[in-house]
Amino acid sequence: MSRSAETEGRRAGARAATAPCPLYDAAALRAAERGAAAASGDAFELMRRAGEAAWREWLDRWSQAYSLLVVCGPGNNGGDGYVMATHALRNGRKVAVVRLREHAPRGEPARRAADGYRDAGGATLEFDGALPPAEAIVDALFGIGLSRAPDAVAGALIEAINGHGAPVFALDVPSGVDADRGAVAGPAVVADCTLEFIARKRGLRTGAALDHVGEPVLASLGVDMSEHAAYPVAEWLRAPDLGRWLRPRRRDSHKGRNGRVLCIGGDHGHGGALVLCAQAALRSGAGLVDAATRADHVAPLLARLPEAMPRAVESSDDLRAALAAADVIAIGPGLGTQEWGALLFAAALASDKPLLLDADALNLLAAQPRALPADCILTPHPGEAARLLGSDTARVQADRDAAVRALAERYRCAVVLKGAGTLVHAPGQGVRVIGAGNPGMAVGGMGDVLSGAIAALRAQRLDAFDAASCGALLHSTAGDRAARDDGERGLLPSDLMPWLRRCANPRADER
Ligand SMILES: NC(=O)C1=CN([C@@H]2O[C@H](COP(=O)(O)OP(=O)(O)OC[C@H]3O[C@@H](n4cnc5c(N)ncnc54)[C@H](O)[C@@H]3O)[C@@H](O)[C@H]2O)[C@H](O)CC1
Ligand SMILES: [K+]
Repeated sequence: MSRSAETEGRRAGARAATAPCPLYDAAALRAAERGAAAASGDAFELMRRAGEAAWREWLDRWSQAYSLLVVCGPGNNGGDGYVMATHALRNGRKVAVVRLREHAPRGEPARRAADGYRDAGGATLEFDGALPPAEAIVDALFGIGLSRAPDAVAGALIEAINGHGAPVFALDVPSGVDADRGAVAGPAVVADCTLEFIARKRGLRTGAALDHVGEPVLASLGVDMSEHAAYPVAEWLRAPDLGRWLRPRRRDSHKGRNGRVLCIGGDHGHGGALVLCAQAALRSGAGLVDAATRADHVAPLLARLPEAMPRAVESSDDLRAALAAADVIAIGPGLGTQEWGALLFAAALASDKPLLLDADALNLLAAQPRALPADCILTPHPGEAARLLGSDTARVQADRDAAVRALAERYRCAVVLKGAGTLVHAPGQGVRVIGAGNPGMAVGGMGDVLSGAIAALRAQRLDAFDAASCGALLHSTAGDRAARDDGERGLLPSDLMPWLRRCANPRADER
């Protein structure tokens, strides 16, 4: 198989076709492995292909690395490592396999791979607490078979890998990361590149996993996952997927036709949140934006954002006209959970308009759970999600996929679970994973921008699940573009505004 066909991930990732990019869990990979083994009649064949793919990808990346350490575990992930080490040896590299004493290869394919490496003259060292010098390290300790947090001995080996200083190339999964959930329960390898075998894994694109994967690259090993179409458990969205929803404007567009968004929030001392929400809605294409807020925030808001239409509201009666005129309501930014906020929240829930609940609107909902009108959108961060589920943040983060599904089921609406690798889900739909965003976006006010962007897309006639998906992708893509030029540190929510507009017009952005 040609090199480019085998390591399609890197180039395809750059192009990021707008065809759906399915993500799978271990069950699908096991089924694919069984199928491929049955088809080839040799359980070792897939490991052989994996080892060869790893060696070719290695040459693509680190061909200048003469000496390499291959850390092999007891299972088939380790087997992949032995096959790759054999290729390196045969290509004149200085290679050493390192393993734990208790990690002798288990199972016929891994033993065959280890024997092949030994027969090629390969040396195997038992880990004694320190790793020898090398120009690069291959992590073949654990793959999708990880079933619990690495124990102390394996943990010491993982810490030695992370502390070695050489670049790390992880086979299939960075060891210690849960490939289905993205959770990291103990020591885990921090890789520069992770070569995923057969299919992209759901868990490697969300949560703590994103701190460990480095650059993900796919090696399909020639296995056709379409035969396992029942299995995709999620879809990975990247910047070019914006084109799926953001078509060039219709010529006869009239501001009224691009939707009218009502942003509600900005209690005393929190007026800025509403400005960010309203500005993001305008920059994401809403035709008209009303901003219902405290009277003393009207003048500053007008000064900052003359395109918005601020309305002083002190009671739910003051809100009536704006609720009637709105196509979509975004409530929560700076709303507070005092009487004022609670009154406006109740009035918004009583309207028959599509709702987006964010920030304090979510906290008010968590404090008094109730049924929500049809096709709402919730945009919790992990802490708000935990409150809404009666759980805690650590448990939400330990299985983000389960959390977003539980929230959508409980409130019967679309949910955006924010955080590294934002997840979007709605009842009866799959899970969409946002393949954009960066740590610089973990600052106050970014959520206000997200809620404005999603509300604007909802007002432009996307349904709740698509508006939530496209809005989250637009927001994270804008954050990446804003960070690309000037860095992540010091990134402000208002830095996203010009990028929301550029990214919301993909053709303009591609120029
Ligand atoms: N699935 C595929 O299509 C392919 C998989 N390949 C490679 O095989 C691994 C999966 O191999 P498996 O033997 O199932 O498990 P691992 O090698 O990932 O794990 C090793 C082994 O270790 C034990 N174990 C689990 N957790 C721990 C722990 N915390 N501490 C100690 N030991 C642990 C458990 O018994 C595991 O079985 C996959 O990732 C690919 O790299 C094929 O070669 C390519 C196709
Ligand atoms: K690994």
